Amino acid sequence: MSSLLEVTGLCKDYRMGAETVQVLKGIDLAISSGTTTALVGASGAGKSTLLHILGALDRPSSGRVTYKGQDLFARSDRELADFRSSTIGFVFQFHHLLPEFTALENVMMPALIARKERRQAEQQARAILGDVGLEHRLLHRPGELSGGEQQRVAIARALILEPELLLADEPTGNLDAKTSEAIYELLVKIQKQTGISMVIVTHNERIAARMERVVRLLDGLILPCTTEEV
Ligand SMILES: Nc1ncnc2c1ncn2[C@@H]1O[C@H](COP(=O)(O)OP(=O)(O)OP(=O)(O)O)[C@@H](O)[C@H]1O
Repeated sequence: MSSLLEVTGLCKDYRMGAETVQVLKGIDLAISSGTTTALVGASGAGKSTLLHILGALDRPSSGRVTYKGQDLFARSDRELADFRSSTIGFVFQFHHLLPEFTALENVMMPALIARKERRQAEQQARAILGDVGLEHRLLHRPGELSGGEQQRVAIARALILEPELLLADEPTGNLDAKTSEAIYELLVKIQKQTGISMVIVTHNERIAARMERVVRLLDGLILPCTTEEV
């Protein structure tokens, strides 16, 4: 299996006045194409920080990240923004849907921003909303949807540009256990159908165990009990 992402000696520090907080302390990690990875660890371990760097939302303080063999952070901010929108789908705990737009419009939005033709964007959005089981909720606004439905819309929105990599940060953090299970089942189904690569931050060990690989972070480092690549 070829490596999609390779992380070597990754460190991230934050300056807090006179103090420097070391959040990531030398991460080495390879993520293969078409695999699912759970990123677990205690609160404050650095999971979100690592996920944000994998998704080129933030730059490392030192170390290297390559995507398909190319140095990610040798690119300008503009190039990174293009890379993100063409390659990566993001799902966050709080879905950040636009409240005044319908489910359909929210899902179409990234395609319209990417200057896709409106009719084609709508067709694709309808199809993806169908895939996530929301064909009967197309015209509902986020406030008229349940938490689980809102997160399905957010997943559909993350997928509309057909990203190669889906990064999710506690995507079911504010949902009940049953709804969370259903969302993860959906993510696993999407992965099998599309072959997309997924990295998901979760606190839920049961859910983590459903991923092909579990990477454990402790205090800015990867624990050796992390499961190896298959
Ligand atoms: N912008 C920032 N400035 C300063 N410190 C930060 C910043 N972002 C994160 N940190 C610190 O880095 C550490 C790791 O944060 P991060 O959000 O990556 O942890 P996490 O493992 O995702 O935690 P949680 O499970 O609680 O979301 C925390 O101690 C946090 O306070």
